[in-house]
Amino acid sequence: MDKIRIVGGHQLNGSLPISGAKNAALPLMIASLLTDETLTLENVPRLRDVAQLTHILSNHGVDYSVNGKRVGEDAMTGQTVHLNASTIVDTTAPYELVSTMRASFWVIGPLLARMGQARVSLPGGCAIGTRPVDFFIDGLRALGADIEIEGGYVNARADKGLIGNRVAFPKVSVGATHVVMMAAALARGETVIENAAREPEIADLAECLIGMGAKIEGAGTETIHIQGVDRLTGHTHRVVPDRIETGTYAMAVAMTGGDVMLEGARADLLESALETLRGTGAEITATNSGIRVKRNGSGIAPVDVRTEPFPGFPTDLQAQFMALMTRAKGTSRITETIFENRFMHVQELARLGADIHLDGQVATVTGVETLNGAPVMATDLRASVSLVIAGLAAQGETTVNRVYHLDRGFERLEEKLRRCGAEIERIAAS
Ligand SMILES: CC(=O)N[C@H]1[C@@H](OP(=O)(O)OP(=O)(O)OC[C@H]2O[C@@H](n3ccc(=O)[nH]c3=O)[C@H](O)[C@@H]2O)O[C@H](CO)[C@@H](O)[C@@H]1O
Ligand SMILES: C=C(OP(=O)(O)O)C(=O)O
Repeated sequence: MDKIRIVGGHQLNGSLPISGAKNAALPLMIASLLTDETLTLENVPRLRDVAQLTHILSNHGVDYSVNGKRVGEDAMTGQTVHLNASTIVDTTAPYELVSTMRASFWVIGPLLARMGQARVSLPGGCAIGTRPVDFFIDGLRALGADIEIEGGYVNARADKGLIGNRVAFPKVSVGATHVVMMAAALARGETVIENAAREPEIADLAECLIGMGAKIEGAGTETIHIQGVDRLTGHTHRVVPDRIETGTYAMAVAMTGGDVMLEGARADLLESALETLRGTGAEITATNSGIRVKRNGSGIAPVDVRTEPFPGFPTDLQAQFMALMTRAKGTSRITETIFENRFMHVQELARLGADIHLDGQVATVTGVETLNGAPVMATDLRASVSLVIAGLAAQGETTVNRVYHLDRGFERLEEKLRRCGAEIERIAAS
């Protein structure tokens, strides 16, 4: 497997482009299953998860092309994708395809709404907690689906179609909100989702669904009203910029020092993280073309952080922020409230010399003067990139193994960072 080699100690300066959001592109691509007309998505990032989802959608019969050209299985060479699900040939999403990526489970909503049946393997994804699917099942049952779980598969049927209802989630769930919203778009009557996720990717999906003819109000707030329609149509939609990629590079600049323009980034998508970064001493300026992040010679101030559903500090930036705090001038407390097992980076950051004490869901990070390069490995996407951030500031050489995870969610990471002066390269597996 490829590795990333970093020689730390270089400031980041210049500009780098922010890609379309992985976590918006995935549900948007899945929404193509709701219509027999073509859904065109612009600004889709070239990522392993996106490529994997094309396999899953192809298996259901979705015709997929990039920039107008039919592409081979592994080619993600363009940014505008056309998805056409005029004929759904299979309503089963098999284990082999679903087990590597959590979001692939979400096909259950559109398949059930349009075809009246779906058989979907229980999902995989980042190993950051147990990640059950009970909210999905309860939500779809509320819309009238018969669901049973057997042999690792969720078998769902709605022979007479789905019927709108009230769905109140016991806890905020991004995925369950996406799925119930997509299913309800083609249900009969009105659905009201209460305690809905407010993440920007929900509003982005809703905007696209509305463009396809759905009747949705309140996406982006905690109550979403959906009036079901008989059919949805084709549409062209541009994927929202990736707020997690934005926050990641902002933290990298805060870590190394320097001055970088994050082109195309939108500050309104990550206010809480940017405010936290300001607290550490970074200068953040939102402009029409992006977000400028700057830190000069001043040290990094410690800031306590608690992950929360949007608009709070995102769990997907927790690992990166912890990497930054390893060099703060003082002690910070980082509390993870979303996933019960999202601290796998702690042990790896310690290899670089970080001083972190874990107590349940709270990590206490005492900043050290220097980190020292070392071989490291992470078992999930954001943990992997936290090691890249630490490596950029560490003395000497850091090798990040299992780059597979980074490729799931960061488009051209080495290229973007190299453009800003980082000494970073990919070492291809021999
Ligand atoms: C592809 C994608 O967009 N992934 C994001 C999505 O994941 P994902 O949609 O999987 O995360 P959820 O918002 O559903 O998870 C939030 C919490 O709810 C729990 N839960 C969820 C569903 C359920 O049926 N039962 C249940 O108990 C989860 O275990 C977790 O503790 O939101 C997470 C939280 O912002 C992010 O970290 C992920 O990057
Ligand atoms: C946890 C993540 O992804 P997934 O939900 O696909 O595992 C992530 O994007 O950080």
